[in-house]
Amino acid sequence: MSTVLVVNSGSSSFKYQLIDVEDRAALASGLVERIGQGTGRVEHRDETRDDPDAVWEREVDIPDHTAGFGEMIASFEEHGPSLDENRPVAVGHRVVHGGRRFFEPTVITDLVKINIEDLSDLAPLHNPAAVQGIDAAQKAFSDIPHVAVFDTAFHQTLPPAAYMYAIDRELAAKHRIRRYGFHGTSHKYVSEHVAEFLGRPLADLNQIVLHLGNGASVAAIAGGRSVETSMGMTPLEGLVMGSRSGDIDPAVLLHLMRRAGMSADDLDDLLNKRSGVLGLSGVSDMRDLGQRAAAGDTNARETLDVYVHRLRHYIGAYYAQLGRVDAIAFTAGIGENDHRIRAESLAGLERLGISVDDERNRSVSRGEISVISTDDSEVAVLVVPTDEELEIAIQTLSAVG
Ligand SMILES: Nc1ncnc2c1ncn2[C@@H]1O[C@H](COP(=O)(O)OP(=O)(O)O)[C@@H](O)[C@H]1O
Ligand SMILES: CC(=O)OP(=O)(O)O
Ligand SMILES: [Mg+2]
Repeated sequence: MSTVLVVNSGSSSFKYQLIDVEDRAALASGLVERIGQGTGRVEHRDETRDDPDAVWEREVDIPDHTAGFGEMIASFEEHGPSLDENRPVAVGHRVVHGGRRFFEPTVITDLVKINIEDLSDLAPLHNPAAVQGIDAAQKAFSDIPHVAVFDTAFHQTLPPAAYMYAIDRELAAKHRIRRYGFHGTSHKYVSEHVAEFLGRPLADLNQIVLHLGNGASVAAIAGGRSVETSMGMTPLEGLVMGSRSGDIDPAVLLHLMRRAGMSADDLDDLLNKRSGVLGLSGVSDMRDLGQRAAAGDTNARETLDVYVHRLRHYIGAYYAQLGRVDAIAFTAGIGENDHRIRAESLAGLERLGISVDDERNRSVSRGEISVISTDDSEVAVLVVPTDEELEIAIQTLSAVG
């Protein structure tokens, strides 16, 4: 059996899945959160039992990531499945920023770790956490290889016209300023599944993939290669997100520095943590936003309008960049579950060959690929559940041979 443990680390939490890659099945999944923040919380699920109640939660002090891995292993021992019987052959780590150095899943050596750490100023929210997670996981699983799978890797194919910012060339080169793009693992997984589902060669398809989760990004994918994407040097650019602003006139930052006395750290906090849906409406979760809008809250309705407006802006732009679009795919928490956002973002685009079937759009089944376009829509519109963890597990195995 080829079992891989997949770890997605955040600064105060990590998610994990134990995956049987041959069977494409998760054996266990869980979450360790509020690390180093007083009382921590562990949630562990035995996916081998066909029982939605086979989930255990407990609160316990978790001072650091190493302690978190101890809690994870204790959960496996207490609740199963057995890590002895399902020994992982490797640990796969999601690493958000691979810069220009990492284009492939990479076995983690001390040098690789130093390089990931060195990219922290390009992904301050994500890369330091990944290094903490790798350190702790290497202590807990010292006898198997650890592999980094990068969010940026899939976007290595962006052409210069798409990745260059129009600023001073030398300054940009010196400070590694360019578009890198993120959520690549998801964009790759979803675009490949679209081709498989439609029974058409990936090489023949032009696609727009909309990854709409807490973080959100769009990618234009031609023949399986990413040619344009909405996140930039960092995961802040592009769409309106749960708490991130996405696109904004850069002069707004200068204005706030000069007029509101805000520092770089203040602006970082504002744009990453207090903007987007949260900044406009007071809530960051799309379910809460939808409920408020339905109850007549005008700020909530306006927030939805801004969200959809930005999405349509990118769909139109990427349509023009691709010239011809064969498929549009919605994925991640909002893309997979929110039929109103899907309907509003593609409404009135029949002249572009895009026509969504209202009934199909409303009756998408959870966890399955569905076509939501009408039979005569030239562009196939699909909802595709993403599985970044499975994709990371597959790539991890490929790196360890
Ligand atoms: N049934 C639903 N309807 C609308 N939005 C949903 C639904 N379920 C989840 N979401 C939204 O999905 C988002 C989280 O997506 P997810 O892909 O899990 O994000 P992340 O992986 O970045 O944490 C949240 O905004 C949440 O409100
Ligand atoms: C890169 C990124 O934004 O990731 P997430 O959506 O998990 O925050
Ligand atoms: Mg996600």
